[in-house]
Amino acid sequence: MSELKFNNVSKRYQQTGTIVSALNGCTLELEEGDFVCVVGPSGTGKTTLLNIAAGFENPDEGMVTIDNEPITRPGPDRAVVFQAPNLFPWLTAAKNVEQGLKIKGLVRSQRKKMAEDILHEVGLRHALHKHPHQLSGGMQQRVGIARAIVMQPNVLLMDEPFAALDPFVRAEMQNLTLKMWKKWRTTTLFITHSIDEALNIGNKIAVMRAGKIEDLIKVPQTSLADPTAAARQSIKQHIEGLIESGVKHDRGN
Ligand SMILES: Nc1ncnc2c1ncn2[C@@H]1O[C@H](COP(=O)(O)OP(=O)(O)OP(=O)(O)O)[C@@H](O)[C@H]1O
Repeated sequence: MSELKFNNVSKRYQQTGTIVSALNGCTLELEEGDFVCVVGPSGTGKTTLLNIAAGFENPDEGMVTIDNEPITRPGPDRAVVFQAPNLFPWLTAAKNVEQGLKIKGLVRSQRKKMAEDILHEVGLRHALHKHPHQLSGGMQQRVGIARAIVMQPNVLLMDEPFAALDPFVRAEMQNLTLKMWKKWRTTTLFITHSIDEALNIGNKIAVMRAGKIEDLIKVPQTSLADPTAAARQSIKQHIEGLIESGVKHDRGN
């Protein structure tokens, strides 16, 4: 478990002659063991935030740190799960999970045991030796999550990992993610377009608007049990209000 901090981060991109400000003095703190879901309108900088935490991009201004160490490049302390699981098609599920462990230098017997254990944990006991094309989208994403978690990262970065899944599978994956987080308490940054998804799995929700975090809301754990609970409904309305007013503001209404 680690702290992940974004301190006044700005990032601009050049787009056919104009400068686009993706992040605009963005500050966000994930405490050890936090599961922070980031929601916000399209194009508001959510993926840019995650890419900088992953070390795929560097900020123009400000700093991102893990346990006060600046992030400048990708590293083994972070694992990323994308919308597309991007498995190696020629390798079995177990071998896909073993790849990162191989790079870490673990011997074959250790890698095999760890890959099998984690695949059991994500409900893929029966699919260890199957190739990606023999797995459903949800199963492939389970392998993607297993591959990330087996590395025991200090920080897990998830960019809309369930957006391509049907609602039933998506709910299953949310439950699985929650189960894994309760077990390992890995500090997690999770991007989603769905406020309901954020309410289902986050212990905090960061609302992003125009390249900044507008609000960081604690989610009471009781809200999970009942989707109609008043606390959950009022948080949802608050977030919808923030997003709606931001969209109007950005349109100049
Ligand atoms: N590599 C890039 N080159 C140029 N512009 C970029 C690049 N990456 C992001 N942008 C721009 O930065 C802004 C923020 O993009 P970003 O993908 O971070 O937003 P987002 O909130 O994740 O959007 P979405 O919800 O649609 O995925 C957008 O205007 C986008 O076009």
